[in-house]
Amino acid sequence: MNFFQPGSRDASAPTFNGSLIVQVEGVSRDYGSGGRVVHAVRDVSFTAGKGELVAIRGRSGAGKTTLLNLIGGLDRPTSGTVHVAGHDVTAAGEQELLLLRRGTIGFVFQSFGLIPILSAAENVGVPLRLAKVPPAEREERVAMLLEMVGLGAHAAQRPYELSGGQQQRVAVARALANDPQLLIADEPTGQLDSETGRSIMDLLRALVRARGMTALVATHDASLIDMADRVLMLRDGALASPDPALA
Ligand SMILES: Nc1ncnc2c1ncn2[C@@H]1O[C@H](COP(=O)(O)OP(=O)(O)OP(=O)(O)O)[C@@H](O)[C@H]1O
Repeated sequence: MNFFQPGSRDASAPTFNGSLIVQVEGVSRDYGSGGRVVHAVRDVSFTAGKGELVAIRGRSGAGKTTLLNLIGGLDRPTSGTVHVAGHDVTAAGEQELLLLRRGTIGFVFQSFGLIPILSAAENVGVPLRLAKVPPAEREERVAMLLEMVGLGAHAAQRPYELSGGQQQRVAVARALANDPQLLIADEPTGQLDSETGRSIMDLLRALVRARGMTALVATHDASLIDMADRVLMLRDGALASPDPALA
């Protein structure tokens, strides 16, 4: 499979309105109860199309992580609905969520989240093992994924033998292993210096373009947002201005 070629994924996979990959409708998430309720996300609605890179900005505590977790099925909203590639994430049972997180949605976190005792290649291979991809195909795809993120020569190194930027590249390769339709990245450059951070954003930008993938990237780094097709600003859990795509 050529990961730079759009259209290589399973043609039977459901799509939502053709090119609408993310649809968030009236989503709220409260934490706590009684007098100590935190309204982490308030009545957020937006859509993201196939091939779009949408940046989600906002200060610390604005609700970026909470919103991404709701879209990725890592958390459930208090109200509202989320669809990803035609799947109602908010109505999905645990088994369907597991499949969504393994196949349809890829995640990249600020902290990289690599398994320390595994090599770069083994880390990238983890989602392929879970998807029961046969060993020969797995090996081929891992090699291609590492090549794609510029780490073909570092396959055997463990995370502690790699720089922060290289570790995040491994994490990006791992997130793309099962050819997701949506990539969710929560502060992917948060632990990197500005130049390395920019190279990671460049990489995400190039992958989104080349593969027609959709990406939601939370960042409070203003210098990175010029890479986005669209910017959503969160303030105290609410969108600062309505999504023009819904107007
Ligand atoms: N599990 C939780 N229980 C209670 N409150 C929470 C929980 N998770 C988040 N919050 C609160 O929800 C609000 C939004 O937090 P969130 O982590 O989504 O913000 P953020 O924009 O991602 O911030 P940062 O940029 O610092 O990561 C904050 O007030 C936070 O304290």
